[in-house]
Amino acid sequence: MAFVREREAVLVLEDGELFRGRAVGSHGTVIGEVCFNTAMSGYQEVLTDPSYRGQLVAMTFPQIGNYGVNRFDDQSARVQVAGFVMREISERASSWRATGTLQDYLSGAGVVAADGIDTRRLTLRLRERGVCRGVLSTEGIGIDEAVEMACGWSYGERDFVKEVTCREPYAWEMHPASEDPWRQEESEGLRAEGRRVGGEGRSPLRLAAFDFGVKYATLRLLRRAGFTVRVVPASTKPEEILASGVDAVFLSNGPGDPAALSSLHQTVRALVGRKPIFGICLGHQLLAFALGGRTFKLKFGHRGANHPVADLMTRQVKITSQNHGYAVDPESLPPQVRVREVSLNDGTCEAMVHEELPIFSVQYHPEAAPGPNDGLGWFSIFRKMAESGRPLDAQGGS
Ligand SMILES: NC(=O)CC[C@H](N)C(=O)O
Repeated sequence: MAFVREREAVLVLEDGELFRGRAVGSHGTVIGEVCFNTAMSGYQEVLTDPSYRGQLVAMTFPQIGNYGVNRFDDQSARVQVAGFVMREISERASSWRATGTLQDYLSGAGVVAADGIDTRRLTLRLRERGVCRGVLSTEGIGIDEAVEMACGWSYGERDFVKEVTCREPYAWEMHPASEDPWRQEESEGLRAEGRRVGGEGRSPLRLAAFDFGVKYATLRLLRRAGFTVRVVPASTKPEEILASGVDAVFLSNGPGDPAALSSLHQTVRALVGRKPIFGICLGHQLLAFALGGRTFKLKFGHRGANHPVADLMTRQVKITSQNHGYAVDPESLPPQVRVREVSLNDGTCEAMVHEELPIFSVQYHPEAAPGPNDGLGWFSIFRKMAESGRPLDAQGGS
């Protein structure tokens, strides 16, 4: 398909601030929480990460799309962002892995997207005044109309998990990414790690993985760590999980405000003390609520692939992939739950460990899709913890 970008696109923030650009995706008007991501690559993973549901994502890296798209990098079955904003989209896809251009991918998926936007001005605005709602349109919408639309919509109150969770439980077997030659090295490393922790060669442990908006890379890594993975819908009752006799429970990432998901707080609470649990991002936040804690909204969130995190126990620093707009309030946690890792950018909680139960969780994305692999060790730690049934510190942690 020829590259077309003659149409205009506008991004209007809830306070009326206007950004002009060019329409490079589908035609339409979309509404969402406007946020920025600082990753230099990994746009296909960002687009398909269900945690971005309801958000208009602006990439700060000035050129996006230069290695095209391929059949391996999707993280879910569809594009999830409400809209996509770039400084410049690359017309060419320069990679041996590419099967198409980003522009064709966006149009094909029906995503409203714009390039030519002053993403530096936008990011400065979001950093200074915080995330806000906005409207992205290619339909010549008036500013007043867009402001009215944005102000009539609320991100925090919607149950986005309901929109992204699977309808029925399913067994996670294989994914085309396993065949990706580019990932062979990673696969080898993980296989070796799997052997080291007993994840391969021994019979796998049975895992129920709650799908609040799970990513393929996470399921792949759980399987590689030595689990037989059964993915279950967010609405699955805890009694059902307990009756199924699984060895451990995984709580995935997902979209929206964790405080609004009270039925999920109950579900997780009913599993605490009954099964070893590992939570990621939204899963970590829901675990905090289940343990009696709470979260708060960050001014502009952490979204990118180079967020430094310090492990307070080992003093090790990890560079991590992040995507969250809320954080766990450490003051709200009971005394048996310890903050294990903190963000070196703003000091917020990045991981917590239960000292008496086999439970831990991380706020960032250890599956690293996209992003650095520093957090991968948590998957084998989970396998070890699930096998022993003991809390993390009894095993020396990471
Ligand atoms: N990646 C995630 O799971 C995000 C969790 C939650 N929706 C947040 O924004 O904080």
